[in-house]
Amino acid sequence: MKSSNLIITMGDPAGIGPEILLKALKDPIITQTCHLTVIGTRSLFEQTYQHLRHTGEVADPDRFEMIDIPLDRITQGQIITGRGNAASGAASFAYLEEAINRTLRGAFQGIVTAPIAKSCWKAAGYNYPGQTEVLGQIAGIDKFGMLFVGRSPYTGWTLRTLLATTHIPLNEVSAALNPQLMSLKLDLLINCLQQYFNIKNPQIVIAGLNPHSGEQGQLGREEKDWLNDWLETEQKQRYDVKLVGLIPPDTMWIKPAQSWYGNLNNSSNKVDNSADAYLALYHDQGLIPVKLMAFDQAINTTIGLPFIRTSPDHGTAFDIAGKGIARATSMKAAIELASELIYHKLK
Ligand SMILES: NC(=O)C1=CN([C@@H]2O[C@H](COP(=O)(O)OP(=O)(O)OC[C@H]3O[C@@H](n4cnc5c(N)ncnc54)[C@H](O)[C@@H]3O)[C@@H](O)[C@H]2O)C=CC1
Ligand SMILES: NCC(=O)COP(=O)(O)O
Repeated sequence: MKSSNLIITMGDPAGIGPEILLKALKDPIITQTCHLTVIGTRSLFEQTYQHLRHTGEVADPDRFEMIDIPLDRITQGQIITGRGNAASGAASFAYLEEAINRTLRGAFQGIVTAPIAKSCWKAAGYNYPGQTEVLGQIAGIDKFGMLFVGRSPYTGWTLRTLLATTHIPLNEVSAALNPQLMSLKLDLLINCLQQYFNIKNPQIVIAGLNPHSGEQGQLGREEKDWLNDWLETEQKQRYDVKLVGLIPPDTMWIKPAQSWYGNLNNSSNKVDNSADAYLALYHDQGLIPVKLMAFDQAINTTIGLPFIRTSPDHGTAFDIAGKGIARATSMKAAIELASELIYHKLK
């Protein structure tokens, strides 16, 4: 039985979005388990299909349901595989906007987004740091979070990393962090773990900001000035959750890496010492380890929205677009996770 009803956006048509989507839709495991509708420009999907059909790895666009967003002749002529620009940015924005509006009207339970390029959106006049913020804005939600989820192919362990701040310059991170923001992100994470992952008493590890978590203020003051107090207060108030931290950011990822790869010295290959989730304070603190361990397998999911949203963890990969070598693993995982989260939401 098809348990979930999802809409999938094409992403930036100059990137690998069309290719990974056609590859995912070729996989019967994906198409048999959920009801999928694609939103994008049919003629561009057909171009990708004709270009790659000899590989036998892509689905025929005539075989799946599609909401066609046609482009005028001039715009379509400006879309060049491998070169994102204002035209491809405008197209990818239109697909996302329409997908969100239809989902809010109740036509779908969740959205899976193929990658877009923020710079192409900007060139097209849409100045957003990412799809996450557009989803939040159109849905009318200001409390949302960017969570990355990856299941280890070696041990089956699941890595979950929430970012406290997302797409902001590094030199704005310290000013953006404060106790209110940290509590908001922690709330979102705990609710998500309890409601969607069925983890009633989660253990969550929280990173420090500075080298060695500030080394008593010698290498940075945020921990000493307020982060340690914030954590202590949170732990006192939350009886059902175990908070661990502030862990120095460089050592925080040792245990998750062991759980991801397995303990090479242990014949059972199983390591049980890792937490249910990790709260990283800024984009690269969380995503360098996620991508080192789980690149093009992990999933980016927006938590706090009134519907489910997932996306691959990678970007538009303009450098390989059109070459037929893009892997659809993260796109498939994004579709599977969206279905799982919908199942848990309905329970
Ligand atoms: N969810 C989204 O919409 C995301 C969008 N982006 C956007 O993507 C654009 C390009 O970003 P980059 O930093 O270059 O990251 P990227 O993830 O697009 O590419 C990084 C490297 O990984 C390779 N790669 C990526 N996905 C792959 C796949 N499925 N199979 C095989 N190889 C793959 C690329 O060829 C490249 O060498 C940026 O404009 C960024 O804003 C980046 C991350 C997520
Ligand atoms: N680095 C993660 C990323 O770029 C995802 O952004 P979004 O478009 O999903 O907001």
